[in-house]
Amino acid sequence: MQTAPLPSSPVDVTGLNLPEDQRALVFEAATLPVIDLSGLYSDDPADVARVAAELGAAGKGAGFFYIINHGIPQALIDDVYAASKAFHAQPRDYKMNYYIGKSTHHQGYAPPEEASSKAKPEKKSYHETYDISFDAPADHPDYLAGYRLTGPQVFPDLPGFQPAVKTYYEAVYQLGRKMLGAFEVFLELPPGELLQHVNTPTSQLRLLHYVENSAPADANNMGIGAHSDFECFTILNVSGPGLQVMNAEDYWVAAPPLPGTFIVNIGDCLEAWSGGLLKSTQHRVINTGRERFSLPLFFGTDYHTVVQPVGKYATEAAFEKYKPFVSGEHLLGQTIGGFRYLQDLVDDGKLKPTFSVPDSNPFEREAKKIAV
Ligand SMILES: O=C(O)CCC(=O)C(=O)O
Ligand SMILES: [Fe+2]
Repeated sequence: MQTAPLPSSPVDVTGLNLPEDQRALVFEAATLPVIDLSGLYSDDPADVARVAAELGAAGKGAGFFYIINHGIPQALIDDVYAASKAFHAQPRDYKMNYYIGKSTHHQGYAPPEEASSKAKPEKKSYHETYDISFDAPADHPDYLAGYRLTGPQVFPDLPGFQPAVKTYYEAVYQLGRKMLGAFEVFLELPPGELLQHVNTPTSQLRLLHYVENSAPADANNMGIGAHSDFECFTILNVSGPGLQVMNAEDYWVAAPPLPGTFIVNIGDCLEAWSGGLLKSTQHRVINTGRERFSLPLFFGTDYHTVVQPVGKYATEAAFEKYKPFVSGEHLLGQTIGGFRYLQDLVDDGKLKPTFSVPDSNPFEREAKKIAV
């Protein structure tokens, strides 16, 4: 992996004349943290261990990283972008046939206004999305029990959409399994200690479309507001600039697209499992005003997994900071905060979570101000 010191002043390379709070530090392109994953496909445990050490070092250091030689053919990525573009190019009436609010298990189309919170209507997000999840059987107990995050995949009837998205999902999911196995090695856990919790996971894939607009790039107008992802880690493909991630020193850093790579963010579960050694990567997408597509796959666990510090990270101090939580409850609680239709269901008493829904995410971190 390559790393280099960051510049100490904010650099606005966007040409958008960004206000101070929307700016980020930039890496020289050649010094972005890039990890070669080919060792994960080797039979030699030493190769896997080498990759595991690099994943851990990047997770601790930069707080996010790019992966190359990840084993996902470019053709699969191109096909799923084509499917996403074909879907989002349809008229709104067509897309609303697949409105996520009609789904019993949180799959389908979410228009731009869906992401605005009832509590903070002034905060606008300029994206729409088609969200699907792991293809759980129709007789899965979590689906029958109405846990909302588990169930069969739902697809629009556009030609080629289903095979492209299904194939991509499966390929990236298998990559995620290999990566979680490598994190087990890094955290010095017995093989399977984390993977035992990934059988019918609540892992969503979003086909995100950031819409062209003439609103400013400021704190009230964002592509997507600052947040961490709620699962183990996220394997993200992006079509254009705009993403900023918080590094381990809590400064915003620009994460531009690099050909042939995915960007990986650490999620809340890995932070808790590692007792805070790996920090859940805060990130946001500024409003460039330009069209942008992206494909995050949030690699998560089964709904009922109890997440708490593990192995040598299960210290008293770590348990003090990370109380055990049920991963599906954490994800559903945060998802309710992020989707208008779920807030309405809760407010109308039609959705009664069995846990208290938090107002914010305990894994949130504030960015440090960058001196100008
Ligand atoms: O579009 C991106 O680059 C990031 C999307 C994201 O952070 C999310 O959907 O959670
Ligand atoms: Fe995210």
